[in-house]
Amino acid sequence: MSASLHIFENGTALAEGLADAVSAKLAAAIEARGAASIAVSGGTTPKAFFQALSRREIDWTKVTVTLVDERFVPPENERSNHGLVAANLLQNKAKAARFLPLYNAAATAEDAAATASRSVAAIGAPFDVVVLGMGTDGHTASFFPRGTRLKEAIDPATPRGVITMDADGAGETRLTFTFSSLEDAGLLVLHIEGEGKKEVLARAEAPGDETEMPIRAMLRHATSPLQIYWAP
Ligand SMILES: O=C1O[C@H](COP(=O)(O)O)[C@@H](O)[C@H](O)[C@H]1O
Repeated sequence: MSASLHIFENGTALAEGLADAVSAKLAAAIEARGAASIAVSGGTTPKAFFQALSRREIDWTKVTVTLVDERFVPPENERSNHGLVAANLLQNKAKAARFLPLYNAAATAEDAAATASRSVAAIGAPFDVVVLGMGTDGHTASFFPRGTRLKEAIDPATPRGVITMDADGAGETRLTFTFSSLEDAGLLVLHIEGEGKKEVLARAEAPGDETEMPIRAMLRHATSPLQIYWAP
């Protein structure tokens, strides 16, 4: 599928512009179906966007928020994506949204992924909005180069759901939605900032193996057009 590039002057304009696009899509879904869903990423990039989105005037009581991926750590852990979303997105107007975590205190990450797959199935598919990030190693979601279950995660034939992933550079064991869960979102966004990430994207757009830069799976095989939001 095709990709479109949306360029903003700076990080603040990027956060506000993306919040406008995302809130408009959520409002349209609420208008059409009485409900809306969004899966967001963690990391350092989305904080300002989360804060901007949290102030948008939509009927948040009808919105379900979940995560594209998560570390197998409780929300109190400083590296938890749940913790990041709770502190920055589930605030202000968006406090009224329903949040479905991927982490749960199961004995193993595999058990946690199975429980998360069951709970998020209630959201329905496809997601109205998915906001992906990208690491400087070309990972997106928790599709890490040399990840233990990378081939399964990015295979379009792997069913929707949450699986585990371990990889050098990932830190903790990860819980991640599979490619098939994310690629057909009503609004599919890649949110990146800085010249370094632009260079990584340019490398990913060149020929090469998807397992070396897993963002290539989204660039090449997503059925929804990928909307790339970027600022220097
Ligand atoms: O590990 C992760 O990193 C990516 C990108 O993070 P950033 O700090 O470079 O913005 C993120 O998309 C993913 O959700 C997260 O788990």
